[in-house]
Amino acid sequence: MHSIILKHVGKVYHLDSVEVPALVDINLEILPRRFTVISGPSGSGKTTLLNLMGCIDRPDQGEVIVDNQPVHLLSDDALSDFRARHLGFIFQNFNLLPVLSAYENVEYPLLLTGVPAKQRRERVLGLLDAVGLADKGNNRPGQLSGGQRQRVAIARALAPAPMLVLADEPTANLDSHTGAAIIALMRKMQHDHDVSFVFSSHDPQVHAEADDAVFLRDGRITSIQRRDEPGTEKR
Ligand SMILES: Nc1ncnc2c1ncn2[C@@H]1O[C@H](COP(=O)(O)OP(=O)(O)OP(=O)(O)O)[C@@H](O)[C@H]1O
Repeated sequence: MHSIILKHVGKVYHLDSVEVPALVDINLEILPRRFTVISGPSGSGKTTLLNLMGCIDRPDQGEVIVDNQPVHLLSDDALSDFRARHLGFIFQNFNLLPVLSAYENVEYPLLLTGVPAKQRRERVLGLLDAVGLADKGNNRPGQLSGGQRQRVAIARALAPAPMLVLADEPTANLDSHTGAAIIALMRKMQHDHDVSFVFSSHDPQVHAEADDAVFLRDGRITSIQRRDEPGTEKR
């Protein structure tokens, strides 16, 4: 896994005739195998930034390079394929499929990428075990607690062995105790699976755990702090 690099990235939304500049001249390198948090006030552009890194959306200006791949140049089909194979997503509302069991939710991305049945089973059982849900595979999301749902979502995000997991406010709908357990689990999974994690969060618990922190305000980066590095980049 290489870095994620954003060069002079801009994104504007159009609301009727009004232009809403969501991101302005973003220059950022997300380092591989690190736990990076993106924070900033409501409306500062966190979700927009994650969506660009996650190939869910495209920039209006600039370049987004994920693992040496200039993803802003990919066709829609190539972008979907890249997303399915290389990226995992965790959402604040869990976004599990309600009619599928926990097992089937984790298996779903592996069906999309054509992983053979035996490997799928091993992978899903291994991940459910790793997130502490070995005995809940048959439960549907409605039969699980919020923390358990987010554990399923973590297992699902890691199922295709992504190089990068993106998490949009992953602890926002959890109480602080459950949120802390989820952060600890994500930290462990990040380490065990040798993957990069990028979060958006207001949660101080997430900040305390992060290797790197990127602060946004009004669509611009105001500061980047990297743990274990001598200086702090200020802008
Ligand atoms: N689909 C959209 N259409 C128009 N404007 C949008 C759209 N999505 C986001 N915006 C605007 O873009 C800006 C950045 O929004 P974004 O959701 O990225 O911020 P955020 O930091 O994630 O906010 P929050 O913490 O409230 O989730 C805001 O001004 C928002 O109103």
